[in-house]
Amino acid sequence: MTTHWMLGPGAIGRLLAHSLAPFVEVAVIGRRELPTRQVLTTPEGEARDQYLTSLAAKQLVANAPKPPAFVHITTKAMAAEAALSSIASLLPPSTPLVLWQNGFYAQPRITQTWPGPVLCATTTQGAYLTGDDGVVHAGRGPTFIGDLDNQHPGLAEFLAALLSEAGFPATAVGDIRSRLWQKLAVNAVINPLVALHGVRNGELRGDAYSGRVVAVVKEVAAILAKEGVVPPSGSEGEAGWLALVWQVVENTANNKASMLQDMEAKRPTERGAILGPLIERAERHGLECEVLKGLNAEIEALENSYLS
Ligand SMILES: NC(=O)C1=CN([C@@H]2O[C@H](COP(=O)(O)OP(=O)(O)OC[C@H]3O[C@@H](n4cnc5c(N)ncnc54)[C@H](OP(=O)(O)O)[C@@H]3O)[C@@H](O)[C@H]2O)C=CC1
Ligand SMILES: CC(C)(CO)C(=O)C(=O)O
Repeated sequence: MTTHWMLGPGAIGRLLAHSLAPFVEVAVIGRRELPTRQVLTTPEGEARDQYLTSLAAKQLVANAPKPPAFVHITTKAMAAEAALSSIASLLPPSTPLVLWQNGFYAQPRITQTWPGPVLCATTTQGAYLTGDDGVVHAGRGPTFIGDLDNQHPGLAEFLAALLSEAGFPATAVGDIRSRLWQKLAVNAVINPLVALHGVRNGELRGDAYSGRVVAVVKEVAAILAKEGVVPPSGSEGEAGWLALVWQVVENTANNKASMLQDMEAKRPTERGAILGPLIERAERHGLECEVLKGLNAEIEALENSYLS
């Protein structure tokens, strides 16, 4: 039986582990061990118990287990490289990695440095934790998988088929780079604004915030045009990005976005993986991005106030 390790036993890692456990051997690996009896609450509210192997990375390294077939890195973006380093000595260099992070920070860095295949996944599944032994699957949505250089289409197909069989619908794609940037664009507009103002996504439609949405979209659209990334469908350019953002705001009107949840829980946010790559690309192309820089600085200041 193939073995899948989920490195980062958070919401997405545990949701994946619950889904795959009936089909393959799974282990969730974290900085500490979790209870083996884990509960998944489905979107319909049904609670399902499952025993999952949970290991601390240190314990794993000491035991030198049989190498896995896949390692899914399911930490937040800024923690992915440190997590990988903590178990890298156990992995044959050809081990396929699957990166589940939002943003575009961990993906290019790990793709450049890891000798084996690196797949990236972007998912609209929604999940959150209820403690050390519980995860709520809040909403279903599609997942897309591919690698940044389109070198491993067969591996992406294989994994997408396995996930789909496990009730986690996934499709292998040849344009994961664009899809990651498209999701990043939406996250860059919605997440900072709702996090800074402490509001649910739908409130961005009101007069108090809609002008700020338009101002962020303007900068994001200019940067992505230089990067050759277009909106997924419909109209092009700034109008296309704005239409996409309003559509997501509408579809997720009642959501408390992940960056707001991180701030409320006094955790580091993913601003470095979402705003960071946009600001870096803007500077590379000689574009102004004062609005994005301002949002980044405001979030950084707030983070510093609760993290230091
Ligand atoms: N949740 C969701 O609905 C969605 C999430 N995503 C993306 O998926 C990624 C993961 O998000 P999510 O699951 O919500 O995040 P969580 O915060 O729930 O989980 C992250 C996990 O990583 C663990 N971790 C941190 N550092 C290490 C390390 N060095 N070694 C091992 N484990 C570590 C944390 O454990 P510890 O307790 O030790 O901190 C935690 O269990 C993010 O990039 C997010 O943007 C994408 C779509 C939807
Ligand atoms: C699309 C959005 C903003 C939905 O809440 C999201 O992905 C997040 O919360 O990070």
